[in-house]
Amino acid sequence: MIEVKNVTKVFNQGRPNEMTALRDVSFEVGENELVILKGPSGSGKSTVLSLIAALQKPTSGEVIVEETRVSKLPDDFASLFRREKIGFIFQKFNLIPTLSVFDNIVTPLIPEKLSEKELEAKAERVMEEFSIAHKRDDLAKNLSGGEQQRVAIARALVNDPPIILADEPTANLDAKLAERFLEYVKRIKEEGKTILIATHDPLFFDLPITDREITLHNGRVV
Ligand SMILES: Nc1ncnc2c1ncn2[C@@H]1O[C@H](COP(=O)(O)OP(=O)(O)OP(=O)(O)O)[C@@H](O)[C@H]1O
Repeated sequence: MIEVKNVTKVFNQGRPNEMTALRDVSFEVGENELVILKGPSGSGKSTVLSLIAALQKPTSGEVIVEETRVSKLPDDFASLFRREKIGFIFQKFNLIPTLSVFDNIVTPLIPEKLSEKELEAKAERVMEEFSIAHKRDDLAKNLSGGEQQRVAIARALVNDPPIILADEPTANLDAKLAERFLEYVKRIKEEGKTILIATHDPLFFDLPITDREITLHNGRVV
């Protein structure tokens, strides 16, 4: 369960370039729900995701994820929380271009000090599931957009986190690959994940599998 309670986020507070990105935003995402966060560019969608992932702190208000008050977490605990609970699919994938597909995917597992065999098994599972196993030794920089996206999804899921946050996941994809991503979302939901997708891609609007759509405009829920 994700609870966003009366969250306001002000960037550069007290400076001439002060910017209120979110104003008194409240909503909930229940366990195993798929929620679509809509709104035009600049409306605050990425900021919401980063607050839920404890990558930033709200200026006021609270964010509670599975009973953890993430808006108050010290940084050390925030990275631990992310590792255990959150799979984040970044808008620009954030792969390490000079590492192979396999090495990118196992990055989140490094702190867990798993044996080589355990590492292999976990990576193999997600590489197979997202049809990228045949590229395991290719460098990320040599992959197509759709392949990079599959690696980003595999990396977000390799830890088997209960919550998936996706930021404009289809922004760089053609229509066919976007459809395929939607198939992945359906599968992940069937696996029991809680999913929040920030997007302005109409492909995600009014889907039968969606539990709720939330629209942001100028940092407010409308
Ligand atoms: N670190 C930051 N410093 C200053 N302003 C920021 C920062 N991050 C975001 N903003 C501003 O906050 C507002 C909301 O940004 P955000 O990235 O959350 O919007 P978005 O809805 O995700 O947009 P897009 O769809 O284009 O990704 C924007 O005006 C942006 O310029």
